[in-house]
Amino acid sequence: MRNILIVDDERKINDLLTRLLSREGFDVQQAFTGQQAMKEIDKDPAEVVLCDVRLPDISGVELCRKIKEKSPLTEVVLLTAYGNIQDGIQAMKNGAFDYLLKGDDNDKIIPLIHRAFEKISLSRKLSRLEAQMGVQNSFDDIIAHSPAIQQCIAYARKVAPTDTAVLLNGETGTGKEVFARAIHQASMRSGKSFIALNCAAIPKELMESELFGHASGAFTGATKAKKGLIEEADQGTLFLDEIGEMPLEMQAKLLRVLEYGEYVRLGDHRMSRVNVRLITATNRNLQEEISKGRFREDLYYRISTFQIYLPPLRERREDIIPLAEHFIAYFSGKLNKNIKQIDEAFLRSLQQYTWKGNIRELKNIIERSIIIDDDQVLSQDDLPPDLTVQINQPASSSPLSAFDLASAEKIHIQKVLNYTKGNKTEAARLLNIALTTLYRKIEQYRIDAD
Ligand SMILES: Nc1ncnc2c1ncn2[C@@H]1O[C@H](COP(=O)(O)OP(=O)(O)OP(=O)(O)O)[C@@H](O)[C@H]1O
Repeated sequence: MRNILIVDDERKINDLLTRLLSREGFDVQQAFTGQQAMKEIDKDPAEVVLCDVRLPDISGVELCRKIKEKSPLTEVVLLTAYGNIQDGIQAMKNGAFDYLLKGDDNDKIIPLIHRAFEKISLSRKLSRLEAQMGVQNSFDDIIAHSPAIQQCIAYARKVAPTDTAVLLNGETGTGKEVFARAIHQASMRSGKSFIALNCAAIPKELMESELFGHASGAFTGATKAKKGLIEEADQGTLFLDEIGEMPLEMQAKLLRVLEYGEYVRLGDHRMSRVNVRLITATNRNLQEEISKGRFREDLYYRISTFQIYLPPLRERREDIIPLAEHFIAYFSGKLNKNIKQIDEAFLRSLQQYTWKGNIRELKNIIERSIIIDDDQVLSQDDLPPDLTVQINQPASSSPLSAFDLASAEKIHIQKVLNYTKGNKTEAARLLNIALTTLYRKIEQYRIDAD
């Protein structure tokens, strides 16, 4: 049943609204103070909260912010006193669904509450569709068994409800966009747009009009005015991936948006205003980019107030198998395959591989394995040959065991080089291998050859 929490300290009004909404078939709870309301939300968050602005212990506008912080999917409708539109405006900024004027708007209450529920049901449908498509949006969807990534989630949950800029650092495929979406989802802006732009994927000449939009006639072919992504993200979150790739002139314009909420469309002369929360991501070292003059220091300080580093998969191996199992379940469903068993050796190979492309690479390899498989058992044969070759080869940096062949080869080469006093041509002749092969092995085994 659809549930509503009514928060009003005036018992008469609270009871009246309760009767009105119960008659409409809603399950209604009552609270008379902000504190009581928060207790109810902690216990079992209502889907909609109808809340008076003037409460004895807190303003409804502030309570709205706290409710959205705790339960971003709850919709809050504020009841403001006549003539106090300012409260209503601030409430909307704090994430309220809408506001009503007490007394005047009585006939608007029921239709508005129905609209709030419609929005909730649409958001749920969207989340279900996104889940079917494999889009991860919330912190609960992030597979995190390693302490390292759990720590990242804890930090991200803390910063999510604030409006602070977040910089996500990490190699490609480590889940930066997944984190950006989850932060947006857990923020007060969750009901508004999340707009993502990969600065590396768009030609530099097009980036300005893409981000800031353009006026009609701004350049050849610009027959109509076009909204930029920044405008699409107004009141919501803008996620700029690979921010290190943004050209310097654009960085200056972005800084202006962050400092003053202002920008100018390409070819326009009017200033436009916007309110976005910025999340950025990079796999570059931005400090180094600053020292090379490729990134503005002032922008760096503005975007990096709160940084989160997502470690590569090879440094959090506890996550490999749970992620693999998650992707196996997902692709089995999507590709209509009935995988009944996963071989130990298959999982062991995944566990040992270096995963330069991180989670994205793991996801792709699982998809490929499920396509290739034709006996409902995922085995090593279903893995790409280069993956099995890599794990069967001793990694040059890994310590060699005293008994394996590679170890014997390393020791033998070292002995011959000692004998030739470092003369590599002579050593290659004695070893009966090409000089280039000797150089490769010296590097592979990190042999001291001088
Ligand atoms: N913890 C996770 N649990 C489940 N799936 C994940 C997780 N992290 C990442 N993924 C999946 O891995 C893929 C890569 O993630 P994402 O695009 O967020 O990485 P990225 O760091 O933003 O990569 P890039 O820097 O190349 O843009 C996506 O398909 C995403 O759904």
